[in-house]
Amino acid sequence: MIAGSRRGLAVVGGGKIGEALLAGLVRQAGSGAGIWVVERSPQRAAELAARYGVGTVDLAEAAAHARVLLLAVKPQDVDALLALLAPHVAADAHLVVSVAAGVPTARIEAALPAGTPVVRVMPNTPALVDAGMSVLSAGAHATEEHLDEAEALLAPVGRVQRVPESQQDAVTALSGSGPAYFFFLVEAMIDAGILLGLPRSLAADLIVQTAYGSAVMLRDSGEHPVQLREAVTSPGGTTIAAIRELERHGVRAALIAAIEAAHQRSVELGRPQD
Ligand SMILES: NC(=O)C1=CN([C@@H]2O[C@H](COP(=O)(O)OP(=O)(O)OC[C@H]3O[C@@H](n4cnc5c(N)ncnc54)[C@H](OP(=O)(O)O)[C@@H]3O)[C@@H](O)[C@H]2O)C=CC1
Ligand SMILES: O=C(O)[C@@H]1CCC=N1
Repeated sequence: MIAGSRRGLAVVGGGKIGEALLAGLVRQAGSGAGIWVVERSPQRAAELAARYGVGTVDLAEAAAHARVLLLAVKPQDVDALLALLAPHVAADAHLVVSVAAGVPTARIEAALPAGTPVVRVMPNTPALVDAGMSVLSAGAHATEEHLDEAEALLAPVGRVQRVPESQQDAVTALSGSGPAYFFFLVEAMIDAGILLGLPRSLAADLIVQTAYGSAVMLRDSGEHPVQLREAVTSPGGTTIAAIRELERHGVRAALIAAIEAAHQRSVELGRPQD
């Protein structure tokens, strides 16, 4: 196959985020539209093929067919994957996109043929519902055109931002892991409803719709979160009683410490493995 005839995308690693991106991209482009998946487990590969109508291939076939190789394996598996992938990569024919938390583009470039363009991306799972946040950084050999190509790939499943790679560990701690923090808060708020004697389904409905409405206000109102919170907080009322407890229990400090810990872990995951 000649370099220029490659098209489409191969998702390497069909786990949680690989599937979220695959699902969104197939929904936008249609199945059979030049999207392939590479999975270590044949059973998982068959499951994804049946669910999304994509072809399952091995690494050599993926590199032979696809222009974009989207690596979605755990950071701990990246080096082993790159060793298997490198013989099949052509620097002038492929764009390698990695979503692995922490892993610097320099580490990926060092394992691939000289000059291979690499774009590091931190997506998040709301890509599943076309409400993702994907943040892109260029490696040493990735041009504006490569960033445009990666952006065009991810824009159908949510918003896209570009940052210098030095900010990617912080981005990972905020928007990469971020959905989990919101799910955790929602889980706790539903538990509070149970404590107050509401049926679980009612408590879940109240909290999920409240989370959704609040997110839309945060995005669309143009107001600062403090202004939005103040508008809910009536003098001598219920909300201020709750806010006092949140402050007393250090919830603000806990969130800051949690996100700092996620950042630290991203930095650790980026260090070369022994
Ligand atoms: N989950 C999330 O919300 C996000 C994750 N990420 C990043 O995405 C990456 C994947 O995370 P996540 O989806 O959660 O992890 P998962 O473990 O769910 O998915 C990784 C998948 O890759 C497979 N795999 C490993 N090595 C290979 C290989 N050589 N060839 C083909 N498939 C392989 C794994 O198989 P097996 O199960 O056999 O190991 C697994 O199915 C990580 O680097 C993470 O940092 C980034 C943003 C958000
Ligand atoms: O938990 C993780 O390591 C990955 C990276 C960002 C979200 N999930």
